[in-house]
Amino acid sequence: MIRRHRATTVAAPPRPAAGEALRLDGVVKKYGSGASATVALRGVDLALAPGSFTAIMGPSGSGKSTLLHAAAGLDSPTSGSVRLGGTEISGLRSAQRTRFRRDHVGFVFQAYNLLPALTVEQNITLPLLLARSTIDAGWLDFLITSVGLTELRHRLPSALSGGQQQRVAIARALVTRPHVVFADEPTGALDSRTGKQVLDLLAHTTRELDQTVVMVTHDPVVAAHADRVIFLADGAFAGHLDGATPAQITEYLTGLGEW
Ligand SMILES: Nc1ncnc2c1ncn2[C@@H]1O[C@H](COP(=O)(O)OP(=O)(O)OP(=O)(O)O)[C@@H](O)[C@H]1O
Repeated sequence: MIRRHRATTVAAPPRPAAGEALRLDGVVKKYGSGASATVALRGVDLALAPGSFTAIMGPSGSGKSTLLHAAAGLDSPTSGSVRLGGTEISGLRSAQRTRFRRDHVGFVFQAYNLLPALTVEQNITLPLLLARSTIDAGWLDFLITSVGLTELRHRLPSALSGGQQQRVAIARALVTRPHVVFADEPTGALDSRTGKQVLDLLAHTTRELDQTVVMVTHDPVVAAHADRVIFLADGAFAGHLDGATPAQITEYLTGLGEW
């Protein structure tokens, strides 16, 4: 798992072995019941290799957020299977799912969600404290250096730019060596130059740390940073593009309808 980890002096906490980082089989999500029921996902299948960087796109209401929530264990599907790092999570009870998520899933949101009273370093190590895991100082130093925050590690979030705050959020998402990092519009609040730096950092984590990243975005320029773009339409898989340009992604989306 860490064979491409170039800082050989750093012992990154191992991620449990997994053939597939994420696998969805026949995932259905229905909201409500009877005549007013909405079927947000209609049997979605998906398999992601460790170290892959995937963007999820589709018209508004196509089920992107629902898919992210089901895949990350934030919500359970109505039927179907979700396996994260080889563990079936769709059958877990809520408290077990919460524990699994805390220990094995990373999140990056548009709004950063840092704790204002904690320093950069304290924000990054918070998931380890919550999981009652020990902090590997070498791994922490490596992460902080990787995201370019060495000089800022003792600052509070209020003394950071938006891009720097998102770097903290990325390091925090990576610190437990999760099976998958889920990013929801991670550059939505950033200007395009800073956004590109954040996307380059996410891509870097997939290559250098074998980290699997799944990102939901509305922006074809953002999605073009991923290795693969998966399209949803009306709650169903609607195709994919590998190594696509923003123009190719835009053309594909336009073919799916309003977005
Ligand atoms: N809590 C809910 N209760 C009822 N219906 C819901 C709920 N959440 C989502 N839906 C419906 O499920 C469908 C998919 O919604 P979802 O938010 O996953 O789409 P999306 O692709 O993320 O949309 P957007 O791009 O606009 O954020 C929509 O028809 C939506 O109205």
